Amino acid sequence: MSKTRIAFIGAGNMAASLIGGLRAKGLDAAHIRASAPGAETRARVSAEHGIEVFADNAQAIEGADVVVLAVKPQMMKAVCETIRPSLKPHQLVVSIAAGITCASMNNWLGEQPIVRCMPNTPALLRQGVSGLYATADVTAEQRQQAEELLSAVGIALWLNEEQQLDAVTAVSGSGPAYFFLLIEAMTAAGVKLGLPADIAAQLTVQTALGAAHMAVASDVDAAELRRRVTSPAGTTEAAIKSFQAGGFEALVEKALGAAAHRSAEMAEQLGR
Ligand SMILES: NC(=O)C1=CN([C@@H]2O[C@H](COP(=O)(O)OP(=O)(O)OC[C@H]3O[C@@H](n4cnc5c(N)ncnc54)[C@H](O)[C@@H]3O)[C@@H](O)[C@H]2O)C=CC1
Ligand SMILES: O=C(O)[C@@H]1CCC=N1
Repeated sequence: MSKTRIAFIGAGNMAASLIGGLRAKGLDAAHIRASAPGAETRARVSAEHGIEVFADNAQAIEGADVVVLAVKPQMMKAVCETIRPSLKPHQLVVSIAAGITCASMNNWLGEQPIVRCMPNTPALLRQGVSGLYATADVTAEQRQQAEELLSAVGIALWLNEEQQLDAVTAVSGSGPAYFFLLIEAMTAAGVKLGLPADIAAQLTVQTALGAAHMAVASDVDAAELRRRVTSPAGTTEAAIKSFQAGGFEALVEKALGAAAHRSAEMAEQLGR
């Protein structure tokens, strides 16, 4: 990784977290470039990370080993077209866009080694998790480069089937928002039960953090951890029974199904 040259197309939230992670891992700023149409975005990312920035995407990818496409899915086709004439066959393209398939990218870019990934926003704190899928053209060295890129901001997990990225998007890509929704709902319920809002918020957030740490550190699964909190005929049992009577598990399954379906639908709509 120390010699890898990486160009980011798009310099928003996700690109900035990846750049921050790479810099923290010791990648030289001279090995990282980024392009974005907005002068303010370019000035911010350049000031924060000391990297060279470009308004022209084609210029940004010159000499790069890895080209990271970090723009919104709706922009992917147009962005691919801006780099296609200058892209070299050996340059690895890494896409983090939700719902854009390797086949679409190959249509827009020509045959090119591609790694398609789905990271998530805790990457901002280097606490992210990503699913990665590589096309057959990707070499072992390029797989390593992609893995090092995503591991700079958290855990990187390889998948054998591209379609599984729809499920990754549903579980971990969108996942932080589900936990935030639960935090919002628990805080509001705490307030309804008589707590001051700031106390309810602190109790909720620290409980989420503590539970996540326990789930990571424990050698037993989440179901067992839950059983250990749940005393027979106690308060937790009352709450869990109420969740389950309301169809909690089925609702979660339905919600994640909707996210995965939307990911596949975006591939269909935006992939042409
Ligand atoms: N936000 C999230 O939770 C996650 C987002 N993603 C994916 O990451 C990608 C980027 O998302 P964010 O960083 O959140 O978006 P963002 O809106 O913060 O950043 C997008 C960047 O693209 C740049 N851009 C727009 N048009 C461009 C063009 N023609 N050429 C070059 N750059 C251009 C913008 O200036 C901006 O810097 C999306 O495809 C999204 O699906 C993936 C996982 C999680
Ligand atoms: O909501 C979205 O479409 C993106 C992809 C995963 C998280 N945010």
